[in-house]
Amino acid sequence: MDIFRSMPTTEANPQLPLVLVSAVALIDTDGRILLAQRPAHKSMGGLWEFPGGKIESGESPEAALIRELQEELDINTSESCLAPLSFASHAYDDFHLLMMLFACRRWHGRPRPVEGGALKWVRPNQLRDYPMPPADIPLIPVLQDLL
Ligand SMILES: Nc1nc2c([nH]c(=O)n2[C@@H]2O[C@H](COP(=O)(O)OP(=O)(O)OP(=O)(O)O)[C@@H](O)[C@H]2O)c(=O)[nH]1
Ligand SMILES: [Mg+2]
Repeated sequence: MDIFRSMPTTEANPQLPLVLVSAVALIDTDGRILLAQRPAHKSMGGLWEFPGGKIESGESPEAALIRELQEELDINTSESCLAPLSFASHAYDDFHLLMMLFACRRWHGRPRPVEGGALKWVRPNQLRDYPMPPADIPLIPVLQDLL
């Protein structure tokens, strides 16, 4: 008997393409986290997110994140400074997001918003004051526990 057939479900539509993303909680010496406001012209523009982006074919999650941090924030870090922290799995209307979240406390350079938008160092207990994409909401308590 298929016991799952009659159960209400919030499961993702298996036909949605899976989009793999690497993102980072950049943590400063005061325990604040860097949030980036998505540029207005992008999907979910204006929302606050963890810097990062899509993993390209043939790229490791760490290599993708190191590249994205150079492109988006003009900072450099290395694989040894990236610690796996958590992940987000969320069905958007047209794709299913699987986003790996790394923690990083060591980098070179001062983050600047290369692609526009704003940057903000935020205390863990103030993360909820910044509207974030729905996929990110379950990551907030993970960060609050960590810091
Ligand atoms: N970077 C990032 N993307 C997120 C977060 N939460 C979330 O739902 N996403 C979604 O993940 C997807 C990929 O992220 P992205 O737009 O940063 O990808 P990207 O840097 O490669 O940009 P591009 O595709 O314009 O070149 C987007 O649909 C974005 O909305 C988050 O916290 N950080
Ligand atoms: Mg991005």
